Amino acid sequence: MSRFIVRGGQRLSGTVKVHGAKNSVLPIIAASILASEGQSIIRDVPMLDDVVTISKVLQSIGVDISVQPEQEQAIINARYISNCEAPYDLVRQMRASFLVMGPLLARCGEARVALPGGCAIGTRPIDQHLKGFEAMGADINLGQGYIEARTRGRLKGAKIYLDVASVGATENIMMAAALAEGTTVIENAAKEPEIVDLANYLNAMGAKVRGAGTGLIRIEGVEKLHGVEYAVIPDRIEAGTYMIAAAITGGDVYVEGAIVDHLKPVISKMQEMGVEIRADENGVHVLAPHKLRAVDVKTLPYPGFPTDMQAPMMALLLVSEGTSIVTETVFENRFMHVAELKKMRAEIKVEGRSAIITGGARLTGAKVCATDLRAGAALILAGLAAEGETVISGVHHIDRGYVNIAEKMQALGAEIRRVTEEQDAELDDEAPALQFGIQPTLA
Ligand SMILES: CC(=O)N[C@H]1[C@@H](OP(=O)(O)OP(=O)(O)OC[C@H]2O[C@@H](n3ccc(=O)[nH]c3=O)[C@H](O)[C@@H]2O)O[C@H](CO)[C@@H](O)[C@@H]1O
Ligand SMILES: C=C(OP(=O)(O)O)C(=O)O
Repeated sequence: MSRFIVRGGQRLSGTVKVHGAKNSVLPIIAASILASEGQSIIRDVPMLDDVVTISKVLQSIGVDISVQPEQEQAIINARYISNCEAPYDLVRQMRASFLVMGPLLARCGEARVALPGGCAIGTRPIDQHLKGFEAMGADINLGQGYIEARTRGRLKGAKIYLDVASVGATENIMMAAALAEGTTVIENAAKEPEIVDLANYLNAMGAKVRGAGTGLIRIEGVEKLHGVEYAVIPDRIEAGTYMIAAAITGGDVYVEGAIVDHLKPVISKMQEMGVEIRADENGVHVLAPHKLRAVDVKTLPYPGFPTDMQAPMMALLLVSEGTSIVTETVFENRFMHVAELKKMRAEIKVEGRSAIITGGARLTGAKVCATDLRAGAALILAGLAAEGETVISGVHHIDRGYVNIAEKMQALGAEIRRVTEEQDAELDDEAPALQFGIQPTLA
């Protein structure tokens, strides 16, 4: 297994370009299953491990998909589907694989998808997805760890009120409803930018989706959808992570491609902390102040502060002046990074769903483990501000959501290296300063 080694203390400066959004490209690739005619060309595809996983899911059902890393695109032809099962081995690697359920059910009248199960950040049930499919006339069964759904004829449009404004349930139902008979109305729908991106893609394929981005989405089912060419939106969480990297190192960084509208809650909190943020039509310029002020943060569904930015934000609050309270309301167990940050001398106390952070920490490097994707990002960020060397394991989590994070940070002046297990063993015997003489290796 690879590790990241970060040597803190460098001020980041320069320009970093944001890749396409992971949370858009995954449902968009799943939605391409709905096209019984033509091929889809998806552009600005981030070359992430999750993209490889969803591609394997599509291949396993007989869809012709070719991912082209150089062109950052995926070409998908879903005219023929050979089976309707998404196997456990793939679904367990990535919960978003469950997003093929809606498209498969709508396209084939049946689907068998492994139950995704819980993960480090929470139990993450799928009851709202299933409630939607049932309301549209599907029979649902759980057998041998698989959800089996079947419908006689086409799915039927229905009125569905979501108990929680779930991103995944909104997407899955929206995709199923696109080919249903009649109109589906989703109430208390999630409003995230990635929902709007998926709706735009579906509409370009010939669907009739209205109201995406509001709490009420209306989908008039159509008989057929076709492939199209489509570019996914930039990743607002990746953008936010680089904005924090600039702020935590006292830096001066232009984050190219960041969409200000998608980042309002993050920008607003960073401004409250004293960070100067200048936006233009191509991105945001982040200028760190001499001192950062503590602020309280509460995660909420969009347009509230994103849960995916909670751990990175916590890293920034560690170096601010004063006490901050971070409250996580979206996932019930998303403080796994706290124990790891404490190894770096962070002062954090967790009380229920809140973490109380004593700012002004003099962070020191340590051996830490990324327990999930954004926990990993937070450890890299803390490592950039820490004295000495931080060695981060559990890198596969980080690779799920960040393209070339070490290389992108290096280009801004950070001292960060990815090393393989073998290199790591050799390096144990060497002086730490020598470690940054090694060429970066992508394991
Ligand atoms: C691939 C992707 O897009 N992932 C994002 C998506 O995850 P995901 O779509 O899984 O997140 P949801 O919006 O569904 O989950 C939000 C909350 O609703 C609960 N819930 C969800 C579904 C359900 O049927 N029943 C239920 O109770 C979850 O346990 C969680 O507490 O949105 C999350 C919330 O913004 C982000 O953190 C993830 O990065
Ligand atoms: C929780 C996340 O993703 P996923 O839903 O794919 O686990 C995330 O992107 O932070």
